[in-house]
Amino acid sequence: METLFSFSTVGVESLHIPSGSLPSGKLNAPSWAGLSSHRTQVPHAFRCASGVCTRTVLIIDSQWRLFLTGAFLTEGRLVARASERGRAVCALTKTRPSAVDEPENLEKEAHKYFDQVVITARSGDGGHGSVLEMPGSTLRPLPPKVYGQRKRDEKDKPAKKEKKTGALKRTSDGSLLLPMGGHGGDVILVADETVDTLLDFHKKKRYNAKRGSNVDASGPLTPMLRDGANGLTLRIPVPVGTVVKRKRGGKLLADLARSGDQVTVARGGRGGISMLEHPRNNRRPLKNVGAPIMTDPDDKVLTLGSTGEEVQLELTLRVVADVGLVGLPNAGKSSLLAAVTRAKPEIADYPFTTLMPNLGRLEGNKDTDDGGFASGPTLADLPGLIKGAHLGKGLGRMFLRHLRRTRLLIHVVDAAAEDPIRDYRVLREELYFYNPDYVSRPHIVVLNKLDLAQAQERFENLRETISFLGVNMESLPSKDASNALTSLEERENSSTEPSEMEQDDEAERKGASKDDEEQTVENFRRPVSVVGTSARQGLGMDELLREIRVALEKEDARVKRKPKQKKEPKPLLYKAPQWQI
Ligand SMILES: Nc1nc2c(ncn2[C@@H]2O[C@H](COP(=O)(O)OP(=O)(O)OP(=O)(O)O)[C@@H](O)[C@H]2O)c(=O)[nH]1
Repeated sequence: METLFSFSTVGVESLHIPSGSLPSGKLNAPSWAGLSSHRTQVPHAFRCASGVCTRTVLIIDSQWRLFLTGAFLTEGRLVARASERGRAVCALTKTRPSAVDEPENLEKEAHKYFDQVVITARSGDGGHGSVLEMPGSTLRPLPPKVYGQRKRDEKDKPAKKEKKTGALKRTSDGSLLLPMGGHGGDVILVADETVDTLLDFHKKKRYNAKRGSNVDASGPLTPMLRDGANGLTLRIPVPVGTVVKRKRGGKLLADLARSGDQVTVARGGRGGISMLEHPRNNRRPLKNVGAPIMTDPDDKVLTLGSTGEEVQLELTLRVVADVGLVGLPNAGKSSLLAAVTRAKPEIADYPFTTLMPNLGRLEGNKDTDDGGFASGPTLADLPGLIKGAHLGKGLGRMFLRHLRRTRLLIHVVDAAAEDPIRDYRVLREELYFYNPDYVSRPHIVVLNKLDLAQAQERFENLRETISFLGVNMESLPSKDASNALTSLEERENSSTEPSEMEQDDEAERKGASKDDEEQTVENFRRPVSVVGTSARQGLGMDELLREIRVALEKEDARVKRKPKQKKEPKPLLYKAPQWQI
């Protein structure tokens, strides 16, 4: 077991990394984790007990660089050693060889993501009804009857004045309306533009809606009696692009792709109904009263409100962007995003600087108030891909699913790298193995770092080679081209949203089948264009923007041309309540 470095934890609440244990600049701590610098003591953000990191987790890439993040993905392993004077000494140990060099060692890893969370939501219980008396009746037992006596007594006594209480509430058919307990509050998830992360759900995982109020009365039924108040609906804001599934069975409930989209995930319990109790000397079957009363041997149970439902939900955030920037680590994706949009992603000369997708917007219609920045297409810069990403290597699968909603992909290739063509192939193959649909989408190849002499020399050759690598969709007979794009078309024309999403999920879970392993870049779609840029010096940006716009317009036109299948109306599924009245 090779020990790379060690550090000590003080108690279980803080982590101190001794100075010199890590080269400067190699520790990347996202601001949301509450970590500012690797040289400072880090309070509350890190827990390490018995070698298990319970809150902030380490990501170690193949080059032994350490990152603190909320994701649960490791290539190395952190183990706790014997404690000295109350201090647990932890060591980072290498557990398996790097996946980049030895692809045959690739195997599936368990992983969880910071943009995926399981929460529990519970709707409110219904409020209880009440057992009421018929107005003007007494429930006290009558005195024993003495014939002749009672009539005489009644004659002597002055007639009792009956309190005027007004008419009792009745339904249109004349039945008595009895007060009901309030309904429990529903739980609704709403896509909200002001929320941009699922991080808060990692801190609070349980959401309960309020219960309905009881019918707060007993005694005779009067027109003054009111229904119990309904429990307030609990509206939980989630980021736009959140996919909501049931934890058990994985049933897709909703894809909240637009701001304001909402889904009711748990319905509140129904309020309990009230019962009428009749004077003993005047018992009639309850059903004759005509009130909505459920008859049951145990009447009182039926005045209780029904309980709310509890559901476990899996929330997954999928970035909503028109264009996805993909490339190997350090290719210059974040620099490119910063050069063409107003986004300010972190840029540094070590891989995996980007741990969460960064979003930026291209300039759109300049006539709008914001100078066009709200109407243009959105670009998402995703963390770097490495070989084996589709199996979860590096930050792999963690972000590949964010490409799902993109209409255009930009492949950023470092033209000054050792072998840019090999990098491009790796990129295409990783996309294909993750979801074969990704390589049938239109894509632009950006050969970056053209300010470097080495890149400039190769540029023309690289452009030539990459431009012709793959199947030319335009030259195919229209039938073949449409076959090649079936998965994309099917997605667009699918009549029901859930099954379409489920199909995509299935495709991503399985990836390309084993039989398809022979597939290479030559069989995938050819780039729509190859552009040379220098993100650092701002070279080639106009050409790139032009190409993006043209490609998006073409894609929009293609989708519009395709006649959409008519959606069949869903059958009305209404089930009448099964009560006996
Ligand atoms: N010379 C030169 N360097 C560049 C250019 N674009 C980016 N770089 C440098 O390349 C390094 C990586 O840039 P990033 O933009 O962080 O690369 P990335 O692809 O987002 O990296 P990851 O976040 O690891 O995926 C930085 O040091 C940049 O300054 C360029 O056009 N020319």
